[in-house]
Amino acid sequence: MGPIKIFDTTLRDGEQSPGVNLNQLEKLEIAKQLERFGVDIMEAGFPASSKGDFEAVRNIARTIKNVSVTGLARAKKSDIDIAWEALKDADEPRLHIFLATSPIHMTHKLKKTPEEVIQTAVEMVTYAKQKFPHVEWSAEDATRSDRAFLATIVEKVIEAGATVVNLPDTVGYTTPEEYGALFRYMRKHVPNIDQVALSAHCHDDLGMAVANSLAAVENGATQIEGTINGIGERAGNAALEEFAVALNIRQDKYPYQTNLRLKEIKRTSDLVSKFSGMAVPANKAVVGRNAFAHESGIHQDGVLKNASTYEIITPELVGVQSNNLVLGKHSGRHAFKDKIEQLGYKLADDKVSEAFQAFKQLTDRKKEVTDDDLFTILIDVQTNIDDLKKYSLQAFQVQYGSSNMPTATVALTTPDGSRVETARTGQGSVEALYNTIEALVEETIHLTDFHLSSIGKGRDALAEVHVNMTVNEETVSGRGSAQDVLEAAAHAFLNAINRVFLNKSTTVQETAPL
Ligand SMILES: CC(=O)SCCNC(=O)CCNC(=O)[C@H](O)C(C)(C)COP(=O)(O)OP(=O)(O)OC[C@H]1O[C@@H](n2cnc3c(N)ncnc32)[C@H](O)[C@@H]1OP(=O)(O)O
Ligand SMILES: CC(C)C(=O)C(=O)O
Repeated sequence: MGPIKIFDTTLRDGEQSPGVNLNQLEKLEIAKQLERFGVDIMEAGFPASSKGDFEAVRNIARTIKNVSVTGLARAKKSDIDIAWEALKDADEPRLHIFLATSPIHMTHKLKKTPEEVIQTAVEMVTYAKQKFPHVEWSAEDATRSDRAFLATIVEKVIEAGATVVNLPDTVGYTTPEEYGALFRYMRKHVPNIDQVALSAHCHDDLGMAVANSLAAVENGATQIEGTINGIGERAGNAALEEFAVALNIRQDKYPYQTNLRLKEIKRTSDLVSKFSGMAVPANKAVVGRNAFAHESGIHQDGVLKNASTYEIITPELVGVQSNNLVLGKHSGRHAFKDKIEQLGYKLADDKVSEAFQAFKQLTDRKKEVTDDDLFTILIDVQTNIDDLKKYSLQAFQVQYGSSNMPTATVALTTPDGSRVETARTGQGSVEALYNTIEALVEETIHLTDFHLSSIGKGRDALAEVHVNMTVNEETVSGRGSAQDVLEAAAHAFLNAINRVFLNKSTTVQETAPL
């Protein structure tokens, strides 16, 4: 048997996490990193769901050449047609069609009889197969479906041309023992099952997504679906980094291979966390900040005597560098370029210059520039929307004292290039700043979430702010980093406002049937 195929759905199911809203440049950066990580298939979005998703899938399908790119579609001709427009330029266009098979979903959601569901599934797979060489068919809510019915519909969609069959645990309901038994059942009762790849897709509602995925491979699954950091609808999906490291560390129990490069795990996780605004909990397996930290005396004593006493995974295995101190104030352009190549980035010359400038500015203010800082600079440069910016920050000042009202003064450049300036108060410094920016822009803004974190450690660590808000009733998120917390907050707020204009300026081309 060949390696287990890894199907990443960070950009589709992962983006279904409440509050996550990735723009096209961010999606493309994540896609490039998933390619470096070595996933076999990436689900880049659901093209029929929005213009933004359509554009993102098309862009990724045209750019990513070493990973098979797919998009999701309902069992509807119009969804399939739109997906084809988005994916037709991929090297080997691949479609993912889903249709629910559980009594609950068929009765209450689809309002179809089981016979109608079989007929629709067969018709849509047949239709899709006229365009796409690879068609994955998912039996949504498979784990709450009748097994005999599931075996019948699976046999028929394979006859209709499906090349992959997925049995999702859509609501995270199943247990490892039950899920393993489902895969054994399918292998035994579907006569043509060996003609397709058999896939598992697990959700983490009961905290068993990775355990269930492992049970699936032990019982005949040849493809595993999941996301980076386990992000996704509700409690999320199986975390691919946890699945991959479990296979690696417990080869004795799971003698399966994947094409993943484990050393890329940390960077992939950092990138997804940064863009999605979903911080990785410190105690999360494999990528959490504490995953390799030893706090208690007995553990520290053991690790000093022999690391294997308390460490089953080495930080190096997943790309966590123990000493990530890098360039400083006196470093020049060559060393800088060399370092960013070591970090795996290939930037055009103008972007290298932009990143070098940002790096030099930082060295004036910060003693030690770490890999984390550089990483932040590089992805800011790669995804900056300056050319399309509607508003940009010229200057700001905030006056704060424990006994007076915080007051902010802000100067912005507006889209027509003019400079506007005003002052407002607020209950706190950030509110004063945001009230002032809001008074200067013409948009209607409602802030729904604000999250502050530090990049790296120490008093001079960079601050990073994520915001979620609605701008003119459109839901957007924004990100900003700076050494000062208020400056990072101002950048994040403006970044979110400006994304509305980015979304507007990247409309679907005439060819797209939307
Ligand atoms: C398990 C999963 O993760 S599935 C993927 C979930 N992802 C998303 O929903 C992405 C975001 N979704 C959207 O943007 C929207 O829901 C859209 C654009 C896809 C559809 O929007 P709308 O046309 O307004 O429909 P709405 O979402 O309200 O309802 C879904 C409709 O699709 C139907 N439907 C649901 N699943 C399927 C399916 N697999 N095949 C065919 N029809 C389906 C529902 O029965 C309902 O139909 P009805 O209008 O006849 O009752
Ligand atoms: C579309 C399918 C695979 C899905 O996301 C689920 O069932 O959870």
